[in-house]
Amino acid sequence: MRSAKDFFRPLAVGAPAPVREVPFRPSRMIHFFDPGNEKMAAKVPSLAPQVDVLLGNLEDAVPADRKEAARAGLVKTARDVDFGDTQLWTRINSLDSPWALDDLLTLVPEIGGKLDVVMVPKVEGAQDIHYVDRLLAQLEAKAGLTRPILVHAILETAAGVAAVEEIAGASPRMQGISLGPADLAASRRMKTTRVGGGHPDYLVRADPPASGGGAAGDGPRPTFQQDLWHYTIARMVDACAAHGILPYYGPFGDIQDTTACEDQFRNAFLLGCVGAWSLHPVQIGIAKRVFSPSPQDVAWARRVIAAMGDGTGAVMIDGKMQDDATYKQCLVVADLADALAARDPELAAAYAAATAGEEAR
Ligand SMILES: CCC(=O)SCCNC(=O)CCNC(=O)[C@H](O)C(C)(C)COP(=O)(O)OP(=O)(O)OC[C@H]1O[C@@H](n2cnc3c(N)ncnc32)[C@H](O)[C@@H]1OP(=O)(O)O
Ligand SMILES: O=CC(=O)O
Ligand SMILES: [Mg+2]
Repeated sequence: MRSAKDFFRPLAVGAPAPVREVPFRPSRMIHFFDPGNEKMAAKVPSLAPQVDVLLGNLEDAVPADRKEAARAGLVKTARDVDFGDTQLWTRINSLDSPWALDDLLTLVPEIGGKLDVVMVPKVEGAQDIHYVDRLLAQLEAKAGLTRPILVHAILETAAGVAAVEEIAGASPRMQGISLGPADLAASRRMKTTRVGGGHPDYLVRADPPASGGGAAGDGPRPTFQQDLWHYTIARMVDACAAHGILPYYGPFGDIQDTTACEDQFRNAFLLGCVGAWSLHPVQIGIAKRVFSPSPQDVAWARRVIAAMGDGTGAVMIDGKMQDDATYKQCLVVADLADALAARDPELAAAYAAATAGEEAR
């Protein structure tokens, strides 16, 4: 392990200084596209203003015989498209694949100045982040980059979950972590065949109704579906928060089931995630809606903050006690709203209108 004194030292002579804090840039949806798929790549210029992050995917979902085409497509897209304020990320191939090294050796010199974040799949421990960290530093130095490329890990192996805290704190480059429910299910030998979301068989059942003498009777016993991902998302959120990096829900594979997608995204939002992946254009609007706090919540948060003055003590608002802790919760909501409003004029107007309504009450 690096000494605390060395943690922020560049890992190669001439590499840019590591960031001391992960910059918070809206990333409600990380929109995946296959840069080697001409139809998808053609949509990137019109998608750029609609999404917070565009991710050129080189790993799973890109056929093995199209890996080079995807890499070349990403270089072309990065050069040709004006992304404005939208971030450009890539997901490289996994570190045990024949393509990962060439992904980095090509992308950093060719388009390193445009790449904000490299997503690393199937991370098993801090050693994987250390490998990418040093390699990026060498390549950045060689390419003369002045801004460090950040790293995002996918939590999708049992070993990775067991080591999630050390992964989150492995490098100042760590920007965030996404849950990868599909590979994680396989790695854990879960008996599911879906990409994220719930499963109707993962349930608890109510006790049998008592019969006259107190023994179990024969009446109906309602069942309640449980959340397969609660434990992992909560653990990931804690690891990320403890290390000042950002947690995300990953993919939801049932593209047509927009309702269940929205539910999955909202659970992740409420638990602390800042965004999710969109795999298809139909999921972009869902993520935008879910990962932006509602105007009502923002108006309420601003009201509590105003009433709490310096943020200490206790006040009553509409019958509810507010104190230092609720003030901090409200700051989370209001600060997120401010960051999103700065990027999204429609949202800014909705927040302003709701706040004015709350103040007029
Ligand atoms: C599970 C673990 C993981 O690793 S998840 C991450 C890896 N998977 C991915 O990145 C999948 C990305 N998405 C896709 O490949 C496609 O959306 C899939 C799911 C195959 C559906 O494609 P398709 O059958 O063409 O859908 P569609 O006919 O409804 O498409 C309508 C038009 O939209 C386009 N489109 C589709 N997806 C995207 C996308 N992600 N980004 C940009 N454009 C997309 C289609 O090409 C289609 O275009 P057009 O109207 O024919 O010109
Ligand atoms: O890469 C994502 C996953 O769910 O696997
Ligand atoms: Mg995966």
